Amino acid sequence: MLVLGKLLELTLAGHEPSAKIQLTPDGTRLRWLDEGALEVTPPAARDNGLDLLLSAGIHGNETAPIEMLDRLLRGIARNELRPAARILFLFGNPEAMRRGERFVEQDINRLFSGRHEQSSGFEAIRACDLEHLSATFFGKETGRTRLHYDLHTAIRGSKIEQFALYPWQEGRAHSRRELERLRAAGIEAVLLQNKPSITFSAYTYAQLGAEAFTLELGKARAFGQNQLVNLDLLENALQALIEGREVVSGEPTLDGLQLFAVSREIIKHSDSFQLHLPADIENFTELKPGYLLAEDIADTRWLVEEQGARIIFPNPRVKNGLRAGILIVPDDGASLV
Ligand SMILES: O=C(O)CCC(=O)N[C@@H](CCC(=O)O)C(=O)O
Ligand SMILES: [Zn+2]
Repeated sequence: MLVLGKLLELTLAGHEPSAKIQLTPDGTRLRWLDEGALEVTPPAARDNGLDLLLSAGIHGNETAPIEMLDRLLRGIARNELRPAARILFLFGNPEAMRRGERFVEQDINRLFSGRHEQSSGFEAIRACDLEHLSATFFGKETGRTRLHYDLHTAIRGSKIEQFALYPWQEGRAHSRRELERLRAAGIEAVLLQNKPSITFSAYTYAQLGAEAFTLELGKARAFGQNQLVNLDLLENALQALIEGREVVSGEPTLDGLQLFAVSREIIKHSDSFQLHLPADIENFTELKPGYLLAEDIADTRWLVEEQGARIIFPNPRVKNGLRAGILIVPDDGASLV
């Protein structure tokens, strides 16, 4: 197999390949750009106009999607998968991947959309590099389709195993068509954001005009221990997307897809922050109105008021100033276009 198809192996070994460009027998070009970054270009005659950014390892211990991207890239390098799309494969935080940790100094997924400029350290530098790699990949050309899936797994178990977070931008509506595509790929729920964010998918959505999603695909486990994370539907959907075989027929349907909106983000303001939830609580657990969810400095109290509220990503260990959980509520999808 072509050496560049082993991007994951090269990345984990911290090895820069001597040959930066390789061609598969059918003329697909693989180009190594940087640590954990590789561009795939189909032969011009097969290019269908889709620019597809696939990222994983933004959190280094979320290995199931990293392994899936490795399988897809190896399939391309072996000439088994024949791309019609341009693709950028990115492993977000190589050093955290090598250590098997979410991050080393700070969460890289809180450093996008310019946040890295107010910070320092290699995760800030890497966030800046990832922005440049993505911006260069999508380029200035109009008339092409831009799509980004940033693939993650969650710290805790979840009542809804596979779900997406859809970023927000002023004046831009969320797309039913994209949600239908996600539904077909096994995604069971989508959280529609309603304010700007500093995550990677929020950057490519708002700054680069891509359709972009964070996908949560199960519980985070170490390399080689992902037997319980079933990515078959998503992997098949991505293979079809890469090869331009995707066929979505008839009227878009969202049947079976649960939609949620953000009601409130719980922000940890101080070291006095206390989250009143069991340590093993699952994502999407319902919380009744009147429940005292959290307390913080200066008698701040987070009381549940919303009907049908659920909690996702509760985490009292985040740094002060960051999100320690999201309260979400069911959404009827009326704003989708
Ligand atoms: O399980 C958790 O608590 C966090 C899982 C995770 O890493 N989620 C992403 C979501 C990104 C987004 O809001 O689009 C994150 O927190 O970075
Ligand atoms: Zn993550």
